Amino acid sequence: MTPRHDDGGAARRGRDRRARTVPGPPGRDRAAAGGPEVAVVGGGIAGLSAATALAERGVRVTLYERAGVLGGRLAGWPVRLADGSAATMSRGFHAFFPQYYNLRGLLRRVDPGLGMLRRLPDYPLHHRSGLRDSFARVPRTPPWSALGFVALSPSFTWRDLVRMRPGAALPLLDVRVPQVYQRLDRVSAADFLARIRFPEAARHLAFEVFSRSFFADPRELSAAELVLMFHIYFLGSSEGLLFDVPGEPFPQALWQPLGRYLEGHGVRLCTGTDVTRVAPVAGGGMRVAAGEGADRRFDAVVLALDPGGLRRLVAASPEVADAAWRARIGRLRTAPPFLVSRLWLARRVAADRPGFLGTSGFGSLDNVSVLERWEGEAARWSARTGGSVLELHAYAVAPGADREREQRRLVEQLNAVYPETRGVRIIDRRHEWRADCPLFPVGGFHDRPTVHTPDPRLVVAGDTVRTGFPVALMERAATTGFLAANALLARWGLRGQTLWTVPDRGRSAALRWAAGRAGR
Ligand SMILES: Cc1cc2nc3c(=O)[nH]c(=O)nc-3n(C[C@H](O)[C@H](O)[C@H](O)COP(=O)(O)OP(=O)(O)OC[C@H]3O[C@@H](n4cnc5c(N)ncnc54)[C@H](O)[C@@H]3O)c2cc1C
Repeated sequence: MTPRHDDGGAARRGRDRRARTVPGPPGRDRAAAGGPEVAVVGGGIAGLSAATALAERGVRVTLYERAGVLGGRLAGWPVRLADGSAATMSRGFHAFFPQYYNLRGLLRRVDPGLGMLRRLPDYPLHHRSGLRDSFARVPRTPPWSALGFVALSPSFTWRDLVRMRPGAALPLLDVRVPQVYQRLDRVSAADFLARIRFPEAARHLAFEVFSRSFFADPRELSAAELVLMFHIYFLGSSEGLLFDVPGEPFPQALWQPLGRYLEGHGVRLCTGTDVTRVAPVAGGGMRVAAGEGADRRFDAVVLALDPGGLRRLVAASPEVADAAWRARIGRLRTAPPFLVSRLWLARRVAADRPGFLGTSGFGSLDNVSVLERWEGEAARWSARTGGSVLELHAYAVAPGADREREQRRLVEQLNAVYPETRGVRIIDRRHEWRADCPLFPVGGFHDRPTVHTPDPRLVVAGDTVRTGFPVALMERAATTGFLAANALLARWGLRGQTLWTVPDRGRSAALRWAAGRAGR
């Protein structure tokens, strides 16, 4: 593929006029031939973002990915179903929010109009008690989003709003990074919601939309992360809560085109290659041991790994950075295992079932996707066979749980949510168990790595990494990937990537003032 023009990220990314732009470091457009050489370790969103920003400036990049394909937690791989059909398995459903400005900037490299994404018309949340919330009609701009939500929600009413403790709740209205961590990192998400008298019936909303997507028990999760989520998705941004999903499986929609784009920029993509050790070289640069090959020397290294991968590689690299930094990495935690089950059913679910449903109160089941509503491959299978492709997610499963039993239980919970699935023949089923998401425990903020390390040749990216930007999850991975590239580009006098974020403070001056007083 021919390399496309890069605007450096300056073009407006969304509808929010208060979204903030952060210019990248100034410098030359391109490195001279034979310029710096960088190893990017990890081929998820963070590694791909770093490799993109570096390669576009003429830096010579080798990207190492342990798995056979790119994408990290959004990787996909081909499978042959019991009925002989070819399909793509992955860990499936991911919400691509409109406020993921930097992730969308990455994807625009290969799809300027983002035609690969499609907006889901709603995102209902269904509680076993019968309560059902929807976001389709909630206005997008704060404070109307919050007020509109209260006006429409059966689980969060005006009376609940009045009962909340305004003093304790005010931090929600003026979220800044890193101040939010100073205020709330030592409180659990569950305690914070209790403290502000967040209505009991609406807890599932907060947990399903925000806290559970961190794969953590709310009693263990830092309240700062929960409050940051409220800000990013709801109270601090006017992009709204509705989100997009890719119209085809991840490899076809995202990673194969991006892989070709990177190769067009001279990036060496080494998939199926585990990096086993990284070490500084006395005369300058870093040595990387990867796969079976001999060690290679690079000018710098980007570690763009999941938390377990980062912990293992740093433990096997006793000379990198300094002892205090390595000890902090050693303390990083991984969230409990989660289960993604994909079922190919012989009969379709009811026509009014949404593409994505958040569930609560049914047990371990967190959400159900009906893939043929939004993914082309599943839609073609459904049209051909008359069946449905469903995906079930269960986050934060107890580490010692009996896996066969959990898989069975998940299907039973589906039967309770969508009774028409009872007794329907399952043509094929695939279960993915993983534990590679970061856990943000109460009080853990200071142990998290930043993009910079004590050694300027070594930078870190990924959704574990802390930054001064109000970003989370996939957007944190993309943003830290670009920031890691910017840190290296700045050293070499090369122009960096301009970044965008949702506003980095509360939107209303009066509420900011009140929040400031309450926080004293
Ligand atoms: C089921 C599920 C649902 C999710 N839903 C959402 C959602 O709706 N919205 C959202 O924003 N986020 C969601 N997330 C989170 C999102 O997937 C992550 O935030 C994001 O993918 C992290 O990207 P990353 O590049 O930081 O890490 P990863 O994608 O984990 O990439 C790290 C890579 O490093 C590789 N690696 C590790 N060790 C080595 C080594 N020694 N050598 C070479 N390579 C190595 C790994 O194989 C991996 O590919 C979800 C996650 C899961 C699992």
